Amino acid sequence: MTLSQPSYEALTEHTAITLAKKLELFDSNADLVCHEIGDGNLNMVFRITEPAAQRGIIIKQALPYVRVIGEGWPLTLNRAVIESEALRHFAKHVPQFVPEIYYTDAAYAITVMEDLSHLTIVRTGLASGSTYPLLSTHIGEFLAKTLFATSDFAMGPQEKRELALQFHNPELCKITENFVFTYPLFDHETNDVEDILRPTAEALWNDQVLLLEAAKLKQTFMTHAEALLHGDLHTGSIFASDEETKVIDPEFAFYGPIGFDVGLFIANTLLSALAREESDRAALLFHITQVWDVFTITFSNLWRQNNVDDFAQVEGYLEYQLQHIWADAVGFAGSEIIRRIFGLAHARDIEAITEDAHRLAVKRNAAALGRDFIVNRSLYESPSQIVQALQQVVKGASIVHI
Ligand SMILES: Nc1ncnc2c1ncn2[C@@H]1O[C@H](COP(=O)(O)OP(=O)(O)O)[C@@H](O)[C@H]1O
Ligand SMILES: CSC[C@H]1O[C@H](OP(=O)(O)O)[C@H](O)[C@@H]1O
Repeated sequence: MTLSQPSYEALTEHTAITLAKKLELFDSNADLVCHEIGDGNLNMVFRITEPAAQRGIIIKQALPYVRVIGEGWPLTLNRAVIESEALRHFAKHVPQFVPEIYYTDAAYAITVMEDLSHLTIVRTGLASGSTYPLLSTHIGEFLAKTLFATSDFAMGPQEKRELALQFHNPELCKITENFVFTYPLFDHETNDVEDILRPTAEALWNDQVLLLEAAKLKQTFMTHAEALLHGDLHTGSIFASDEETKVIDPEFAFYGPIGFDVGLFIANTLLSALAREESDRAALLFHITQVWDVFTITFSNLWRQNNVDDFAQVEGYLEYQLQHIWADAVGFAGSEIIRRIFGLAHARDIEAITEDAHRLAVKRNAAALGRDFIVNRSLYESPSQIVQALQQVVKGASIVHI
């Protein structure tokens, strides 16, 4: 491959090594090994290691189409630039929670970054029994710091609008608008519904109360440019160990509603909790309450110290903002749960449940929670009520809001 002429070429394991040497990330005579390790829906990820030196790097490359679908579904290469820029932006506020970026090439849609292979993708780790005790403390801090810093409250509206222009991301937003907010709520050809669960899905598709509230959430996603979001903060976008947490894959970054990032983390943690036996759930239910507690404490401190809005000190304004972020987060969590059960991209930890009766029960319970989060989001005053709803549903009871 050549990097001198700016025309796109998909990397192979061989040309990825050539690139790594050309960028002088390794000695020219180093013995390197490369494997394509991408397991996401969209991109290629090459891990290049120098076994003798026990070090490695990651080269992520966007394809000009959606990887899981193929060339029939073209997709902008600019997502690689968005991802690199978002990671660099997050690093200004929370360098401890993102991989270091070594190199970006817009024409080749390439991001070269720190190899995080000493950590585990959280969805995978949670499915095999890990609990990551610091996960929600770290993610709560990541969310509060990145979202506050890019909001009107920290930047003022002028500067914020300029940053929002840099993260204009219509093609990736369209994927979310379709595959999270729309198709799973209708009998769409891209959905993936187990035959035996069709009546459950059909009940949702015919539920006018649900559809109205789902429409309002989609509209909020499309129009509320509150802060620079990660945009796809599910547990497959987080690496962790018991001590460390790193957020990857912000190619869906754009200016949107703060509650979306919060809601996606809660939804995917809740799905992992549902997939576990009851006796192993407590550590994950803790993450649902802790992420919001850490978010509110950190966001409130930043508000008090760094808010440039003339109305910042008006009594009740911070509480109003937190209340609406929370209600949005609950609703978005509901949308994410329903799409991970009936949409195109399922939760791998739930799909991995081999016993049919157990997997179907988890999916039915998730669907009931997802519906209630969307329809009754204003009745959930705190994360403990999410935990209560989960406990009611797994016991086979109706969700009661006291
Ligand atoms: N910095 C990294 N270090 C080690 N592995 C990585 C890194 N980034 C991605 N990966 C691996 O590649 C996989 C896909 O990466 P991801 O960014 O989620 O791709 P996609 O955008 O296609 O979803 C991850 O699940 C992980 O296994
Ligand atoms: C047709 S794309 C579906 C889905 O894939 C993305 O996830 P990831 O990049 O982590 O593989 C995103 O969640 C999209 O909604």
